[in-house]
Amino acid sequence: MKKYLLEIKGYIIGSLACYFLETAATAVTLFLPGYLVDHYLEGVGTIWYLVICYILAFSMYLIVCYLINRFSDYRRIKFEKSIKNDFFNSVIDKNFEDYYKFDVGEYLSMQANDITEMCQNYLSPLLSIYRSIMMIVVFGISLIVCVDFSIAIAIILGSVLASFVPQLTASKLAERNSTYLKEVGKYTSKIKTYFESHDILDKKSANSIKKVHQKDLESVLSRNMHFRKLNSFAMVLNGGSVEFIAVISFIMVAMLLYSKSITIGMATAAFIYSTKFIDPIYELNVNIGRVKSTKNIQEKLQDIICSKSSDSFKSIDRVEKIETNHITKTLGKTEINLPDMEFIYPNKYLITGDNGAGKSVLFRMLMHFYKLDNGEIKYDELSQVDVSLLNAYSPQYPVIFETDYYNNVTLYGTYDDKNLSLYETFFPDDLIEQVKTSTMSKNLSGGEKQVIALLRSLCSEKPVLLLDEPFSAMNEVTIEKFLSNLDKIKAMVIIIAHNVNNYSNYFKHIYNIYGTKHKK
Ligand SMILES: Nc1ncnc2c1ncn2[C@@H]1O[C@H](COP(=O)(O)OP(=O)(O)OP(=O)(O)O)[C@@H](O)[C@H]1O
Repeated sequence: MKKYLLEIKGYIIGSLACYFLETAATAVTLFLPGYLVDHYLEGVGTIWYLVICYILAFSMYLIVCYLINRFSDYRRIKFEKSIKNDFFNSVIDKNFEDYYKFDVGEYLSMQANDITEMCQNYLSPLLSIYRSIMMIVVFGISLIVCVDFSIAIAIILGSVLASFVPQLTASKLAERNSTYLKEVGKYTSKIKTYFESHDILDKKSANSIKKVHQKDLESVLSRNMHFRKLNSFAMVLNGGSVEFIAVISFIMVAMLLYSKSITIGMATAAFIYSTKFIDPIYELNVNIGRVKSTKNIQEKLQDIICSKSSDSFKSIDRVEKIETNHITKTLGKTEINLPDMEFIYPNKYLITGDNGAGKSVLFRMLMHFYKLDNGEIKYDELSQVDVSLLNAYSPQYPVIFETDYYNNVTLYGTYDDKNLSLYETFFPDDLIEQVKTSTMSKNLSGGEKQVIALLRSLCSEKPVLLLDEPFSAMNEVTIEKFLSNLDKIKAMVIIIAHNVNNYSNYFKHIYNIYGTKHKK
C-alpha cells in the first residue's frame, strides 16, 4: 500500500493542509459564540469585529471544504487507477497454475468490487483519521485555553478511552467482511454462467436456474448480513462510548456553573466544544474500524499483485525437434499416459483419439501450463525452456476480443500483418469477406470465429502452431481449402481434430492417443 500512497503524496499533503485550515476555521467559529456572550456589552465595535471574524472564518471553511472534496476525488481516482492497473497486469502475467488458483469470476469481482471497496474504506478513512486527530488536538488545546482545565481534561481522557473501543470488534469485522467478499467472487462466477445459459433455457429450466440463483443470492447476502449484524453492534458500541463523553461534560459544566467557577460564556463554549469534540472522536472510531476491515482484502490483493511467477527458463524462438517421452499426468481422478511422440520442423501433424484421452492436456504440457508428473518434453534436447515466443497456442474455444477483425487477428497490433493477405487466401473468399466486414468480431458465427483464431496463430509467425480442434465449427469446403494450403505454412503445425477419416490424407504424420485411465 505504501507504494500507492507515495504516488499520491502531493494530494495527501494538500488534503492534510486543508484539514488543518478547516480545523482552524471551525475552532474560531466555535470560540466566537461564547466570547460574544461574555463581551457583547463592550459596544457595537466589538460586536461588528466579532461578526466580521465569524464571516471570514466561515468563508474560509467553505472554500477549504470545496478544496478537500476536489483533492479527495483526484487522489481516490489515481489510487484506484494504479491498483486496478497493477492488479490487471499481475493477473495477465501469471503463469497457468498461478492464474487458475482463482476463477475468472473471482478475478472479475476483485477487479470490479474488492478494489473499489478497498479504496472507499481505506484511503479516505485513513486520511480522516489524521483529520480527526488534528481536530482533537486543536479543539483540545482550545478547550484548555478558552474553557476550563478540569472540563478539558475530563473530555480528553474520556476520548482517549473511547478511541480504544473499536479495537474490540475490528478483527472480527475484517474477517466477516473478507468472507463476504470471497462469496461475492464465487457468486459473480456463477451468475456469469447463468446469464450465458440464457439461450438454452426453456420455461421449466429457466425456473430451475432462477431457484438455484435465489439460493446463491441468499447465501451471499446471508454472509453480508452476518457482517452487518456485527457492524451495527460495533457502530452502537463505538458511538455509545463517544456519546458518553457528552454526558461527562454535561455533568461537569452543571457542577462548575453551580459553584460559579465558570461564566455563562465559558459554559456555552464548553457545550459547543464538547459537542464538536465528540464528532472527530466518533469519526476516529468509525474510520479506524473501516481501515481495519479492509486488512484481509488488502492482503489478498497484495498477494496477487506482488507474487511474481518465477519461471526464468531460457526463452527460445526456434526449434528443429520436439520429443515427448513417457509422459504421465494425474488430474483430479484421471491419470493420463501419453505415447512417445516426435515432432520435426516444419512437418504437419494430426493428433486424434478418444474424448478425454488427454489431447488438450498434451498441448497444455507443451505450453508448460501443466508440470509433468513423469517423463519429459524436450525442445531440441532442452527440457527447461520458455516457449512463449516459440509456440502459438489456439485453444478449443476461440478467444475473440471485443474489437474489429484487424485487432483480433493481429492481437491489437502485436503481430505483423505482412502475410495476412496470403493467409486470407487459405479460406473461401466469401467467408473471409464476411469475417472482415464485421465491425464487432464477438458477433461472428462459430466457424467465422475459428477463422479469426487460425489467422491470429498464422500472423504470430511463430515456428510451432498448436491448434486444438480448429475446425470443429467449420464446413467441409472451408476445412479442405485450409488443409490444401497447409504446406504453405512455414511452421511446425500440430492439429488436434476428430473425424480424422475426412482429412487424414492431408497429413503424413498422425498420432492416436488412447492412454487415459480413470481412477476409481
Ligand atoms: N484441470 C483438470 N482437472 C481435472 N481433470 C482434468 C483437468 N483437465 C483435464 N482433465 C481431465 O483429463 C482428461 C483429458 O482431458 P483433455 O481435455 O485433454 O481431453 P481431450 O483428449 O482433449 O478430449 P476431447 O477430444 O473430448 O476434447 C479428461 O478426462 C478431463 O476431464
